[in-house]
Amino acid sequence: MKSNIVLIGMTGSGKTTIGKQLSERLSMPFIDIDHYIEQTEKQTIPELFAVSEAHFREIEAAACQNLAAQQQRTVLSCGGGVVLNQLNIQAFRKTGWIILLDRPIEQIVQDIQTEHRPLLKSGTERLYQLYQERKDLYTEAADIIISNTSSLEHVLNKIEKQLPASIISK
Ligand SMILES: Nc1ncnc2c1ncn2[C@@H]1O[C@H](COP(=O)(O)OP(=O)(O)OP(=O)(O)O)[C@@H](O)[C@H]1O
Ligand SMILES: O=C(O)C1=C[C@@H](O)[C@@H](O)[C@H](O)C1
Ligand SMILES: [Mg+2]
Repeated sequence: MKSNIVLIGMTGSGKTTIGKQLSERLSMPFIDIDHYIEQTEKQTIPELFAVSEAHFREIEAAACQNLAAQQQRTVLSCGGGVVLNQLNIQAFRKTGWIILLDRPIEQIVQDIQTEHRPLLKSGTERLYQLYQERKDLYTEAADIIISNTSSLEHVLNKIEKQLPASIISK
């Protein structure tokens, strides 16, 4: 039975913020996969990227596939590039519901601090480029698409309404 909730979306789309609050509402543990990788590798994401992006992606894939197999009734917030590897998505789909947080790039740009996001070091133009490259991958991977354009409270209510009763009623 699928029991995890997996949040995907562009960097800055709200996965960590919304994931934490959703996990509290549903009394489920929360794991931010970027944070999990930093803890288990004892290195920051920028340090892992400094080796190479491929090095980071390999570690990310192992973390995603292990967590998908091991966790139950857990809210998992993914890194923005999780959809680049279909094995990650296949693993998540087996044990959870994949929710895409869809947030306009203009709103993302207003909020994110680029220094903590290695792919955005060169500026926000890269964000538009990444969106073009990934938008189809995000929508194809998602079981549920949620537009994150209103208050956090409103977005959380919308997510709860779309989740299957088996997750909500526990
Ligand atoms: N609905 C919203 N209303 C107000 N602020 C929001 C909303 N959604 C997200 N934010 C803000 O946008 C910023 C980015 O959100 P967050 O860090 O959760 O994104 P993320 O998807 O986890 O990004 P990354 O993939 O880089 O980790 C945060 O400052 C967060 O508070
Ligand atoms: O969009 C991306 O490819 C990334 C997003 C972050 O969450 C991190 O996982 C990392 O910085 C890569
Ligand atoms: Mg995050």
